[in-house]
Amino acid sequence: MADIWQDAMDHAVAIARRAGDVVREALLDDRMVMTKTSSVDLVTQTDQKVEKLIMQSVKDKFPTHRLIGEESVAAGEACDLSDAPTWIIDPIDGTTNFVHAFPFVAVSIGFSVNKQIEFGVVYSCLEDKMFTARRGKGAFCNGNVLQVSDQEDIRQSIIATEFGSSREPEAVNNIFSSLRSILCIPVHGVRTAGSAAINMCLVASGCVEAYYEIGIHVWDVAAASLIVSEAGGVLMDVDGGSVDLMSRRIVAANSRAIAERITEEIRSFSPPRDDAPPQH
Ligand SMILES: Nc1ncnc2c1ncn2[C@@H]1O[C@H](CO)[C@@H](O)[C@H]1OP(=O)(O)O
Ligand SMILES: [Mg+2]
Ligand SMILES: [Mg+2]
Repeated sequence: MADIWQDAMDHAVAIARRAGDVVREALLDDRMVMTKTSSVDLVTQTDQKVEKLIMQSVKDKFPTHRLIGEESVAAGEACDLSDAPTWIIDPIDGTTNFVHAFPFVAVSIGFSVNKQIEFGVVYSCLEDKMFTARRGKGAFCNGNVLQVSDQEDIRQSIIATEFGSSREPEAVNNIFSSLRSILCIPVHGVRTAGSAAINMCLVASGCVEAYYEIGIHVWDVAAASLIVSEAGGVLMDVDGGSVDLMSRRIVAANSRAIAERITEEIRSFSPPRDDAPPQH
């Protein structure tokens, strides 16, 4: 039977590649940096330009589809995930890396119907790695099948996470408290790639056993969540329940055993949800 979303997925791959060209070209220019929620939450004109490029191309080809994009939400658009076909876009995941030319920068495009991710595309543009997944059909990197690591002993694992974009001492203490507990399990190592989407693709590729973070947004993880699960991995809330992509909390792991072991060590908290009404 023909796949009704194949056209949309082909479009996502093509537009992610075009977006990647724009990102690579912009790396050669001066990168003017602006800030959003804090002095370390960065945005550039390239984030905005790439989001416009992706959104316009989706509107032209699929005019009935809905869109959620990081920079549009930052500009005041609502972040509501309905049952309608919805494209969930992070034009540059890893803007801090982009600003510093640290080579993990991704374009992330997820597509959801009935609140279920149907396909995910993460293009790591400086590595030229195109990660794709279609629900029920596996995950791939540049056409090669992805499979999570089979390591079930957390003591033999590498765990990825990020430090987030708050530098408030209490928030940083929370993050370091969880990180310390996990490091001292002990694990082989802890890594931060600087991009939530790429951290999750590293889980899908079997290079790290798990990634966890509190504070991510739906556009950081929508596409990569399917790439992880189609590579045989599991997704979980940081308290051990089912994952909720609007909750800003995630554990993505190669196995239930490692995901659950991580949830035992995380000092959890709940940032305002992505679909919370705006605060005035
Ligand atoms: N200073 C910072 N350090 C790390 N991640 C940051 C950050 N500011 C924003 N983020 C965002 O938070 C996500 C999870 O850490 C990252 O993928 C990144 O997405 P962004 O580049 O699209 O903003
Ligand atoms: Mg992001
Ligand atoms: Mg971004």
